[in-house]
Amino acid sequence: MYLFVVNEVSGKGRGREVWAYVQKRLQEMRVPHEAVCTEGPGHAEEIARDAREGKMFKAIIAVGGDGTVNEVGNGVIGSDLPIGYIPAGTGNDFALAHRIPLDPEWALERILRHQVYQVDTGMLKERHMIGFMGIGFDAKVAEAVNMSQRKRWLGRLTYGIEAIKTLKSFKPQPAVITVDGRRYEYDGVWLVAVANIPNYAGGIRICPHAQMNDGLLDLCCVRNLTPGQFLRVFPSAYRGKHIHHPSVVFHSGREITIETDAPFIAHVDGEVHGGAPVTVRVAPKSLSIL
Ligand SMILES: Nc1ncnc2c1ncn2[C@@H]1O[C@H](COP(=O)(O)OP(=O)(O)OP(=O)(O)O)[C@@H](O)[C@H]1O
Repeated sequence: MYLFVVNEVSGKGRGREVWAYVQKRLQEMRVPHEAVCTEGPGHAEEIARDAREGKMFKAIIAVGGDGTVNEVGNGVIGSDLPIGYIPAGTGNDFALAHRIPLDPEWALERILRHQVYQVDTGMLKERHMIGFMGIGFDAKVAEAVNMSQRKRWLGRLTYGIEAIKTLKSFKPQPAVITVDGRRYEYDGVWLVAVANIPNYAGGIRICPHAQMNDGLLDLCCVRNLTPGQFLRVFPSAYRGKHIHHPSVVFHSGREITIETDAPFIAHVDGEVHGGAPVTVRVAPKSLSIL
């Protein structure tokens, strides 16, 4: 029996359409399943945690965006109950990294093949990141994108539009980054991203060398750029070409702490959550994926 956790409001309503299609296909194929629609933030995690304890399901399937994957993942982390994913969000970075088809028909077919593999996650104080987190400019953009009404119509383009708007008001700050006990001090920091998968924010290849099961977290810090220079570097990150820029530095390790003087907000898998100072520790192969 599969449990589907459906965020109908993901992708500004796409979740509802995708679920209607998937439900019809499940009925046609006579696949035993139950479904629960989420009622607000935190609900998907609660449903997944209860399902994990009830031991009735062979997998839990998130229907929604990266935020829904994060919540379902957090509900089952540390158990061997696998999660599957039918993308219905805007960014769908988790789907991109895991090569999960955006077409619900193909995504469902992949789930029903039931091939399980384990991935690392990153443990923060209160929750795990499944794919990525970041502080600074990217968190500000994530906040703006999540509030934007354009998201439904413009999809991933919304990230570019909100990034340009955020550029005008954002003030880079000094940051101290500690990676496995090694301390790095950087001035004029725009953003620090920590990732387990190469892409975030709708396909930006921010940490192109990140691997989801190597026992390490990858970090990218962008600093010491004028807004004009930042604007030129930013598009190159869609192809991972920012790695050659002297203002972009990379680290990888098992435990990463980011401290800033100013109150930088953070996002975890694209949802705004807390802020600096923040510590992320790798939790090797702590999540099973279909
Ligand atoms: N019924 C609901 N009403 C309002 N918000 C909800 C509801 N159910 C879940 N949520 C919240 O919606 C947020 C966004 O979900 P999700 O990330 O899945 O979609 P998205 O933001 O459209 O997609 P993406 O992150 O890929 O752009 C999550 O933080 C989740 O907690």
